[in-house]
Amino acid sequence: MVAVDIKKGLAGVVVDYTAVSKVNPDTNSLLYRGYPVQELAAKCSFEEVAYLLWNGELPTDAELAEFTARERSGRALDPVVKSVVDTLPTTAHPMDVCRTAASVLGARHELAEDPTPEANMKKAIDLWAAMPAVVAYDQRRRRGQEPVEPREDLDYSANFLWMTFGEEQVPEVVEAFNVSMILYAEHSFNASTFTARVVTSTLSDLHSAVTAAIGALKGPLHGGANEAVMHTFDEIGIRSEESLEEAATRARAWMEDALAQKKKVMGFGHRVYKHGDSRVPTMKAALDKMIAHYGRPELLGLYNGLEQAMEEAKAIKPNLDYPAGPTYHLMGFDTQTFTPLFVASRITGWTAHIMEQVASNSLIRPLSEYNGPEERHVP
Ligand SMILES: CC(=O)SCCNC(=O)CCNC(=O)[C@H](O)C(C)(C)COP(=O)(O)OP(=O)(O)OC[C@H]1O[C@@H](n2cnc3c(N)ncnc32)[C@H](O)[C@@H]1OP(=O)(O)O
Ligand SMILES: O=C([O-])CC(=O)C(=O)O
Repeated sequence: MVAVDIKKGLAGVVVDYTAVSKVNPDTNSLLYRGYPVQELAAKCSFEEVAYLLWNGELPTDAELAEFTARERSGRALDPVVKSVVDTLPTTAHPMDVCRTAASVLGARHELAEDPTPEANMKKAIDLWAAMPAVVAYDQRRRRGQEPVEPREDLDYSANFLWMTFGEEQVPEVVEAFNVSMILYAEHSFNASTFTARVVTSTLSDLHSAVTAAIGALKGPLHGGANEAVMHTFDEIGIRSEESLEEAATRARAWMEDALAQKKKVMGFGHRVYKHGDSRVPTMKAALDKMIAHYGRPELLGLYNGLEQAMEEAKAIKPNLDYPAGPTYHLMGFDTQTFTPLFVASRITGWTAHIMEQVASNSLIRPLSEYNGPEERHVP
């Protein structure tokens, strides 16, 4: 038998071009359409970044005004989505609710089967505008709270927090949330984006591709890691009376024990970055601000303790989900809502890739090497 070079997990395989983003693990950088993500996070709104990902250029003032008006007019919770979500048990994972909502929104969209660039752009903007209401409503219904209507006088991030908590948040919190949305928006051919491109490559529709991508994002090796990070913190135990140093000591011991048992600790490691995730310093700075704002140094202790023990034992660095998880926790999101927040952001990147795939399509269909039984016959 001729040995076949199997590319398990497609690791290291370049399958296509993309102009949406560039992940460079050597320089530890990430560019969206050429712009460093750190600059975008410091200077732009999430709306501007969404526009950039879809159109290739940052908007002019007039373009931004028109674009934000479109987003604001699409924020209301779709009544059919609401009634479908209401039939789902509150034991269903919020990611299942997101996936179902994306599917329902697709089935109800007047351009569902229209693959033209104009229709796909409209569907992308509509889905992006609609998802915060779904995420916010789902968290509220689990808490037995009434839904909160969107506010057109607030930007995307402020309105998302408003619909979730029914209270306006202070600018520092809105800013940290905006940063997280920008950092989560896009990351080249990650598993969920690749899933979206595979579905698109069969000439299926945009909502089908996003629905499949949500399924791929749910797993803890991908987007589900931000939720899993919080489970780790909970397992170690969050003790508000504890000092930073005490919390760090307990976290270190927990990590040493986990690694001795050969456990994978979510929030660490990355398929592409091997010297640290380009987005972590920016997200960590946002987390530091939230820790100071909410006065919760013990969370920094847990964060530092786990990171240091992992560095010493295996030199594996945190990925974006590591600082994002505790940031969302401090803001008041339920742990199971963390990955839906990632969905709300990544709709921008997924749909930018879907449109790129449509524009230059080739059916994605790799080969496999058969290693089952030799040919045999039914007696
Ligand atoms: C936004 C995002 O999606 S970022 C990714 C979020 N995912 C996570 O945080 C899940 C935890 N991390 C992981 O499982 C991995 O690092 C992945 C899946 C992200 C990338 O993995 P791969 O590139 O396939 O590397 P692989 O899983 O083979 O790991 C290589 C080695 O590092 C170890 N390793 C990698 N990540 C971790 C981790 N988080 N905890 C413990 N060990 C780890 C592996 O056990 C393996 O060790 P070995 O060679 O002794 O067997
Ligand atoms: O690129 C990846 O494999 C995962 C990731 O960080 C992301 O999707 O943001």
